[in-house]
Amino acid sequence: MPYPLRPRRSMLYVPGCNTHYLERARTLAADSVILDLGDPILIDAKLQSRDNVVHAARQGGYGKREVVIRVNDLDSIWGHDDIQAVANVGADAILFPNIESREDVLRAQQLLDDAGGKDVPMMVMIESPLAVLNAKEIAAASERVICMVMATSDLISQLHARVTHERSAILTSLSLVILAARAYGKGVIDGITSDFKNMHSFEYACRIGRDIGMDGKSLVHPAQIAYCNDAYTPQRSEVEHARLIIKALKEANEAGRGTVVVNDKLVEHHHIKAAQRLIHLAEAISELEEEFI
Ligand SMILES: CC(C)(COP(=O)(O)OP(=O)(O)OC[C@H]1O[C@@H](n2cnc3c(N)ncnc32)[C@H](O)[C@@H]1OP(=O)(O)O)[C@@H](O)C(=O)NCCC(=O)NCCSC(=O)C[C@H](O)C(=O)O
Ligand SMILES: [Mg+2]
Repeated sequence: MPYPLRPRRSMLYVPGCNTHYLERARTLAADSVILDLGDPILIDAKLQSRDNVVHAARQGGYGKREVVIRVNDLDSIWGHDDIQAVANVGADAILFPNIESREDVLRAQQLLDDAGGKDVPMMVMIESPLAVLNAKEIAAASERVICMVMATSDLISQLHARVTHERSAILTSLSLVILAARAYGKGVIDGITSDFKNMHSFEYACRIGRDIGMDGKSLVHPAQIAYCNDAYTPQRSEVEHARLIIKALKEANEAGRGTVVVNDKLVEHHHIKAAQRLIHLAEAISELEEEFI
């Protein structure tokens, strides 16, 4: 199933228990909003949150932002009823937590189908060492899975690792999931930075994620959005360079040459695909940002 290239520079978690946040998210410059029924919601607030999220999604008003609903764990007492409730409320995707295997993907998909959500795309959360090791089979399990979302806080806890500025403890895990996502044509989103008031650390985390191949980052607070969007937006000079190398290689090919040198760098055919993707992404971002003005 071919999905269009969609900007997911910033994916903001919006706890479903807070109706002010659900409303506020309609005005924020996040590419995606994750209306959340999952872990951060207290047990006593689970049912009210479900009602709030169903109401907010049906009501709409999120414009071109991607609306994703995170349901509870399928083995929890809320998981199945969450899926029943949200399968047909107009969300762009349902995010399933704690997916660790191909079987988990197929089970989530079956539940979504049974709830009448046969056409609804799925996203999966990669939260554990087992999930990272099984990233390939998770990515390959279904065309319905459009995006893999890292839950790095859980992962770091389970690795008995530490949160550091350099993120060294999780770089291997991030890269393994990126490899799986790219091999099977999925989006892939970096985990949160809990230290949400430390913008220096946050910006650095964004740039590491971007440089190793992430499409964007999940966020917990609106103040993180602008930094994240900036890190993941192709710079004007990069777009100009992309256009330049496409033109230069086309002309070289017409002159019977397979490669060309632009700004002292060798340009080959594979650079063109990457350049075309970058241009499409920049265009899609411009279109989305009209919404944010
Ligand atoms: C962290 C927060 C509790 C802070 O909230 P608050 O004290 O309200 O912040 P501010 O007063 O600075 O907020 C400024 C305005 O922005 C609105 N706001 C704040 N957060 C959100 C949000 N997430 N979505 C929408 N709007 C938001 C405030 O209402 C203020 O608006 P206004 O009054 O009109 O000016 C809070 O940010 C928060 O709860 N964040 C989400 C935390 C969360 O959901 N965490 C769990 C998801 S992450 C996860 O699951 C990790 C994963 O499992 C892993 O393992 O990695
Ligand atoms: Mg978690």
